[in-house]
Amino acid sequence: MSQLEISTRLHCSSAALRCTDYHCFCHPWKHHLTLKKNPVKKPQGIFPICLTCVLPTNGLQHLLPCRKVKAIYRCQTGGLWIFLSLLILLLVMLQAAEKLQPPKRDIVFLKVHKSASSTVMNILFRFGETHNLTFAFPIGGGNQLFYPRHFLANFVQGFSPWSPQRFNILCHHMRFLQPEVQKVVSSSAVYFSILRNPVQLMESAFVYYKGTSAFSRAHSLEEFLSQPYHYYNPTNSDSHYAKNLMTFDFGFNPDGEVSAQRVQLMLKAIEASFDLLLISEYFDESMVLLKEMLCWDLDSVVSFPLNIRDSSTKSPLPDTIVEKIKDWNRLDWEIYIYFNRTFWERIDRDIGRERMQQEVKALRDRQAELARTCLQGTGSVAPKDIKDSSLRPLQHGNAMILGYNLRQGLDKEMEHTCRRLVTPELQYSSILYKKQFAQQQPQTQQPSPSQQDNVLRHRLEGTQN
Ligand SMILES: Nc1ncnc2c1ncn2[C@@H]1O[C@H](COP(=O)(O)OS(=O)(=O)O)[C@@H](OP(=O)(O)O)[C@H]1O
Repeated sequence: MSQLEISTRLHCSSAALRCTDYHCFCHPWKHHLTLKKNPVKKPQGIFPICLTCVLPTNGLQHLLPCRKVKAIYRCQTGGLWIFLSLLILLLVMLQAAEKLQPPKRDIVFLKVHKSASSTVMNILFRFGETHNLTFAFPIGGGNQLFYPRHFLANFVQGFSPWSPQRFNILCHHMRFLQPEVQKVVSSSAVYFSILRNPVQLMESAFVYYKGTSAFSRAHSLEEFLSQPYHYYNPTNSDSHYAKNLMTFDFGFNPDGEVSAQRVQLMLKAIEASFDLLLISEYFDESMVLLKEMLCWDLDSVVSFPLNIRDSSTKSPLPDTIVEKIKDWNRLDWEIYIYFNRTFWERIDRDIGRERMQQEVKALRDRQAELARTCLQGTGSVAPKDIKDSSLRPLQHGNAMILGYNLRQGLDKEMEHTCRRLVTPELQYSSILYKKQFAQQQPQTQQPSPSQQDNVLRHRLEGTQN
């Protein structure tokens, strides 16, 4: 029996229907071949099996009426063929099973300051609200988990060492300390954070935290960097805003010595604790990676940029200043360049640049569509122009933080969706806090200093101090 490759040689008697309209499925255990009309989408997965199927060239294929949707022919038999078919079938099933994983709901997000973290937090707030998840709120419903202290489980409202209750999402500002974080979330929680180029991060922090001890006396960032130790005193309780802010938020000592060994230890410790590090310069790519890791859909990671500054409070940085900022924030710089590299490696490994481009485009298209539906005007506006006071973001330091106006006349459901997209962090957190603790009186007591002391002994030796 001579052989014929089904995909290329099958001849049709009717010119109106092309043979490529069909694909075949070879039943390995029945040793026959089934022809099926292709769906509109090009079949994938199963199709390669067909290429290895063969037809007898006894003239039958010439007689195949194209209108016939199903035709059965003999396949070439053989153990190898059966084995390969089963293997491919198994792989296809595994692939499908992976795609069917439920969305992840237990999440720790380290909200690193000045790194687009409020925009990410808004995404988590919306997902949590939609899916009725619980948040690890600071006691009393504040905005930060007793930052800048290292995180303690008993900073969280409702936490008790004797109760099995765990919270789905932990995402308020904190100084990371993993052994304590682990007490308030499920052991299967996904950990992620976001980083920003330390140069832009410091420029942003200088304006936003202008009132802090290190920055208040310097007229400009240039002036501060010309003699930083004139302004910066590491013993001041607010000094962390001025040096290696990311390093500090990850729980390490921002004034630590910068040796190769120390940097390695720090990077490895971060890598061991976090499943994913996003990069705010590539925010959309970050959201695609995030949705893949969390098994969320595209709509769950759409956002409008929040906590953004008006350009009048941004200053361009000459090259000399850029170099000084990198030097001054050497630990942050090491974190950033390392995880920027692993970020792209991960994209290449898990998604590929081509698919990433398609996903980013889909995300941007969806965001543009939502902006047209939800927003009045073309985008963000100055705080004085925000008509609804509940949508006005907190103003801080010398920064002018922009917000949004909603379009009028939206139907109820759309109004809710749009409103949540532009609700600033403090207002949204307060809404969710009230919902979660609707039945209870808010607690206001602070954790005792002795409880904190105990935990500080857990710091990672050699890397955090
Ligand atoms: N989507 C997106 N992409 C890129 N950058 C973004 C995005 N959303 C917010 N931002 C910028 O992030 C800065 C605010 O960061 P945070 O929200 O982390 O600040 S805060 O620590 O919570 O106050 C702030 O930076 P500056 O404007 O330079 O201050 C925002 O403009």
